[in-house]
Amino acid sequence: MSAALLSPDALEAALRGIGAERYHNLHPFHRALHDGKLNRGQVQAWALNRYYYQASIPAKDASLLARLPTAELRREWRRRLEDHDGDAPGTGGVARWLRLTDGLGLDRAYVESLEGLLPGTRFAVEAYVHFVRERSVLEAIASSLTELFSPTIISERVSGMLRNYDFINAETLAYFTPRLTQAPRDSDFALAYVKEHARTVEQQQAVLGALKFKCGVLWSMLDALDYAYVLPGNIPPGSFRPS
Ligand SMILES: O=C(O)c1cc(C(=O)O)c2c(n1)C(=O)C(=O)c1cc(C(=O)O)[nH]c1-2
Repeated sequence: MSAALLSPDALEAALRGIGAERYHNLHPFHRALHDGKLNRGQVQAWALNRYYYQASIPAKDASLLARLPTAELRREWRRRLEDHDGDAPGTGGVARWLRLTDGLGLDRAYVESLEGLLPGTRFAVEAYVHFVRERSVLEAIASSLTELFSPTIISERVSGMLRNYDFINAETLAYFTPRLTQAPRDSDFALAYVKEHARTVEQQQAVLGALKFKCGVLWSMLDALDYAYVLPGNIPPGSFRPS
């Protein structure tokens, strides 16, 4: 069946429907993380692997920034780089993520070296960076729209982890506090852009496909963690081993 042209609001509803069905808040590893079902080593593995996602976000945003056609768009997108990289050493989201891995007792140089990453994490994150580099600007912007759904998962994560783990405190989870205002600001802009610029059936299908792809990136990162750190005996050679 061929797809119909959607009104901007119907396109938004279809995008939100993809999130409701596919966002990583529905993944069993995410549920286990929040519900206090993981041990410290498993939470360390999550933070160490997720570091690569955080550290790659500004690189993907820089490659998109370079392709944006107007100063207005570039100014908007530039803020994302500032949010993640900060404006001085030790500031910004990536530095705050390292405070989380510090708080969990991981060696900073080891985390930053990426040596302990799961292969599945590496492939998923690199697929996202390549997607943004290679696809149209419209698809690249649409692929950031998972952030529409992140404030809910972040609130659940922070309250669940604080309640359930004695090795976690508000200081170690400080990464997430600014995201609660940054993510809605960023995703409101991206959503308005997509609603305005996806005008043909092909463009609308490409936008929906980009969001499905991105949900798959986040889902497969959790699949990799679940397989390696929940089922016994499955940690790949060379990947992080909790002590
Ligand atoms: O905690 C989360 O579950 C979560 C999800 C996402 C997301 O949905 O992509 C991002 C973040 N956090 C995040 O912290 C972040 O900086 C971020 C940037 C982006 C993006 O695609 O540009 N997604 C996300």
